[in-house]
Amino acid sequence: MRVVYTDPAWALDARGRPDPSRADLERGILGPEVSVEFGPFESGTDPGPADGAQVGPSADGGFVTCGDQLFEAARGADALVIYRCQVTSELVEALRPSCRVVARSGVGFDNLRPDLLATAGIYGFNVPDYCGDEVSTHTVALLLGLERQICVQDRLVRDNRWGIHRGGIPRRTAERTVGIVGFGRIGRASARKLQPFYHRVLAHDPYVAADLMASHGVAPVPSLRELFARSDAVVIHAALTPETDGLVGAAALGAAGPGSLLVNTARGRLVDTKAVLDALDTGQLAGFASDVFAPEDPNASPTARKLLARNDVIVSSHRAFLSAESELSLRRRIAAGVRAVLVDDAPPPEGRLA
Ligand SMILES: NC(=O)c1ccc[n+]([C@@H]2O[C@H](COP(=O)([O-])OP(=O)(O)OC[C@H]3O[C@@H](n4cnc5c(N)ncnc54)[C@H](O)[C@@H]3O)[C@@H](O)[C@H]2O)c1
Ligand SMILES: O=C(O)[C@H](O)COP(=O)(O)O
Repeated sequence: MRVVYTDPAWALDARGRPDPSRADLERGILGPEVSVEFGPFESGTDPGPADGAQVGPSADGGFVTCGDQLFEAARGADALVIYRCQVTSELVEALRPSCRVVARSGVGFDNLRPDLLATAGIYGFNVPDYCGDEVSTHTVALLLGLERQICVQDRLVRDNRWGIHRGGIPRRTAERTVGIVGFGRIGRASARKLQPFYHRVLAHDPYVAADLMASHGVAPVPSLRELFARSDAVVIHAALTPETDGLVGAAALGAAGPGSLLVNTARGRLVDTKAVLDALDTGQLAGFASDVFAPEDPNASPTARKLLARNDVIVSSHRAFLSAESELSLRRRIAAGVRAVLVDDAPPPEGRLA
């Protein structure tokens, strides 16, 4: 049996060179009946295609459409593990009839297309909560970085302008309210970490019961606009779905009080970048920090690139999930899920979506 991993990153050493021994972890879990093949079939994290066959970031938020190399590898594969490549009906056709499972190596499954997999009788699963600690810590770090204007001060000192102040006078976080959009696993972890810093924590999530939020010491807020109106800072942890695409735009930001802060570590497409730029210009937002953009690299978009020129913006490169521990957990759980289907003839033990 063959498992194809589209992302080569796990078979590369720390300097990005191929190191077949890195895949011993997967081989150990999957066992001798299963052969493991790594890409490169995705752009972004791989060293680049030998034949230039890959297609660059798609318009849909940074996931990549995969070229001929992947379709060739997919034919006859028993399992496919994807990272950022987009499942399409063409890819599902290439996977039929041999493939029994497609795994999304991560939490967000906005590129997995469970509907297409279910129709083809292929299991689909993701790995929930392998990085809740990392993403919530990253979120708090970005927010406190904005609150304390860390990056602005860092740049001023490096520019030999010690003691100079830029931007408004910071406010005392212990007297401020923070709002959470999306009260799932990571939203709850962030709430726990934000509570010691902030006076009040609010949350908006139409799919989570108010009493569950209350049991976490968080006040439920029924509408997104009300959340923005009542918060000094908002952090975004909602899943990307057709409903949440562009969720945080001019309407929500227009409800925010002047000088609000916004942090996104969920998915770039949840936020309308143009509306954020307008809100920064008018002062409605005093700061924006983001780990995620659409497309993934903000340098690739003329609108998102404008954010990079601003002192009131902090960015990171979709690394909120990363730690040695989260990576290991992700790899083990992906291999265990694939093994359950291929070797034990059972459904994936967690994260089943199709
Ligand atoms: N930056 C990173 O490295 C990184 C890593 C992991 C996850 N993520 C992203 O973080 C987000 C949260 O992940 P999670 O593990 O907490 O997922 P989760 O599924 O546990 O929680 C997502 C929450 O979003 C809520 N939601 C859905 N529609 C909503 C709406 N209209 N308004 C408000 N809330 C809504 C859901 O009810 C759910 O509670 C996802 O977007 C995921 O893709 C990013
Ligand atoms: O997408 C990524 O870069 C990381 O693997 C995290 O994925 P996730 O955000 O879906 O967990």
